[in-house]
Order: sequence, then structure tokens, then C-alpha cells
Amino acid sequence: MLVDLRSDTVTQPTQEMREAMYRAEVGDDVYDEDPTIHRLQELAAEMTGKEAALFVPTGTMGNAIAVLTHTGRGQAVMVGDESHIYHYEAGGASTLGGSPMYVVPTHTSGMLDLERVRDGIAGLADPHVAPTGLICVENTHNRCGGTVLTVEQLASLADLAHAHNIPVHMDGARLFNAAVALDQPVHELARPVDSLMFCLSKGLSAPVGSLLVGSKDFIRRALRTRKLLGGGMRQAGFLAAAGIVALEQMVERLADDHTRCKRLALALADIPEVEVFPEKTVTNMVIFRLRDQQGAALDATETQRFIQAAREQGVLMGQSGVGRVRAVTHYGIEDEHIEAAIQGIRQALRDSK
Ligand SMILES: Cc1ncc(COP(=O)(O)O)c(CN[C@H](C(=O)O)[C@H](C)O)c1O
Repeated sequence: MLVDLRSDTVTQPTQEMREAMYRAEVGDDVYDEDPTIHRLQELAAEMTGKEAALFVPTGTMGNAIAVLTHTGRGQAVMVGDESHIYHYEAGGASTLGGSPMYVVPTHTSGMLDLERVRDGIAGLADPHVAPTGLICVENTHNRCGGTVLTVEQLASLADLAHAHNIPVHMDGARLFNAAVALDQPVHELARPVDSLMFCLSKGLSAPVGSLLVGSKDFIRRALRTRKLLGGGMRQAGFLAAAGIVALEQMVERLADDHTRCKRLALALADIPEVEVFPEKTVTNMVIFRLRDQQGAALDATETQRFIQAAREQGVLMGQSGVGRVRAVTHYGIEDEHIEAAIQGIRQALRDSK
């Protein structure tokens, strides 16, 4: 039995998605003639309570388009020191748009340190600094272990940014996980921010795609940025059809992923060599460290040796930061997979001593 806990990006499309893709009515989306793309974008705007939406091939491109559309060359984009935009998007914001990243500390909750945000908001007055053009926040937070930011936390950040006429973009790759964990509609979480990217291709299990949402004017400008990046697609309705099924059928079941992940986190907490905080597992991720018999934390190489030993037991996981093992539950991981993973992890710890 193979238990793939590397990421929720590995999800396979459902049979309903495959059938919807087969039947999809398509057109050339560069000519704005794909009716299924239109339906998906309208559904995304409606669910998030924003004026408009734009289908993009990846979450990374959605974030890059947001940065390039919100900021001009030389304007800083403020990001968290543990954010995906900072760690895992090849520096696109800076490389493509000439926007230096201004990095602020991230609390273990995933929330940006507001005092440091306040300090970092540089106006035009001081020639030493790049004026802040955008502030980015992440919800759920990947490297913090799938933690959830509340509407109140998002509003406190947005109030601060808006007091200085700075827009806020939310990397909401797993925003639906946050909404389900909070038992709140996504549009409540989206309200405080100016633009938002969410992924269809993660826990929602569509094969490809993300949506960027925001004001009509922002999305009009974002469409040109997407074209600039080569993201203008032709009969993309085949992909949008799966995305519609994802939004209509795959949101509520995210709670199952959360329940299974909590089960895994609690089982890990029973293993002496594992350092984990199961109370922090509120969505579909658990991040844990390993300690040797003297209590010392394993380094990246020793941790990778454990990950390889787990792979040999049929349990796939990855490192998220040095010496931090990440396990992600998703559609396709059932109860029996969790039990198999727990046994495989225990055996891998014995094997990798
Ligand atoms: C918060 C966040 N924002 C954006 C993205 C990018 O989405 P894609 O470009 O992979 O569609 C990811 C993907 N995250 C992937 C994963 O978690 O396995 C890897 C790390 O890139 C993400 O976690």
C-alpha cells in the first residue's frame, strides 16, 4: 500500500471531473469565447464575494500576476519570512517585476508580525527605502503547518495596509481548507483583502489550475499580465470543467482530510522520537521533527534518511524547512492509509536509527 503524504498537489481528479472535462463546451479563451471558463470565473467571483476572477494555470503564476499587477518596478512587496512566495516561487516577484521583497517575521500561527509590518511600511519620504507597493499574507499557512488565519487577523493587517493606501494580496492556495476549519464561508475570509489566489489543484482535487480574484479593474489589468507571462490559454474549458466540479463537490469533504490529519498528528505524538504539536494541526498538514536518543534534533541529512526509510515502508513525505517533516492528507487518503502510515513511520524510525 503506497501512502502519498507529500502534498495535496498529488490528488487525482474524480470520475465526475473526468466526465465533465470530456463533455466540456470550449472556445478560444484568448478571444474570451470559452463558456466553461466564464462559468468557472463567475462561480469563483460569487463564492469569494469579489467582482471578478481570472483562471490561471498555477498558484505560483496567480501570485506572480498579483504582485506584478499591484506593484510597479522598484516598489517593495512585503512577504512573510516563511511564505510560499518567498521560499518556493523562484523569486518571481523580484525577477519578473523588479519588486524587491521586504521580509517580515511570521508568527507560528502564520500571521505576520504587525509591529514589523508597521515598521516596514516605507513611504516615499525616505529615499533610502523602496516604497511598499503590496503586502502578501498566506492562509492556510504552508510552512507553519496548515495553520488558519481568522477574519479578524486578516482585517487587522488590511486595516494597517489600507491606512497607508497599500493593497493586500492573500495567497489562499488552501483558503477553502481555512474556511472549512473555521466553518465560515470563503467570502468572509476574502472580504478584508484586495486580491486573492486560491488553488483548484490541491485539496479540491482538480488536475490543474487556480483562480485569481479581485476588483473588475484589477482583474482586467491582471489579464494583460497573464498574457505577458504566456498564460493566455485557448480551449481551457476542459480544465475549467474540472474546476467547477471541484468547487461544487469537493469543499465540504476537506473536513475529512482535517480529521485524518489530526488522527495522524495524535499518533505521532505517541512516538517518543517525534516532536510534534498536535494541537496545531487544524487542517490537512502536520509538520514534525525527529530527535535522537540523546534528545538532539536530527539535521537535514538524518531527516532525509528517515524520509527515505519511510518511502521504503510505502509512506511518502517531504521536508518543509530543514529537519522538518511534512505530511499532508488529501482526497485519496482514507482511514486505512493513515493507519498504514503510522505503522510505516514507526518501522522507518527503527530502520533509520
Ligand atoms: C501556500 C502556497 N501557495 C502557492 C502554491 C503554488 O501553487 P502551484 O504553483 O503549485 O499551483 C503552493 C504550492 N505548494 C506546494 C506544496 O505545498 O506541496 C509546493 C511547496 O510548491 C502553496 O503551498
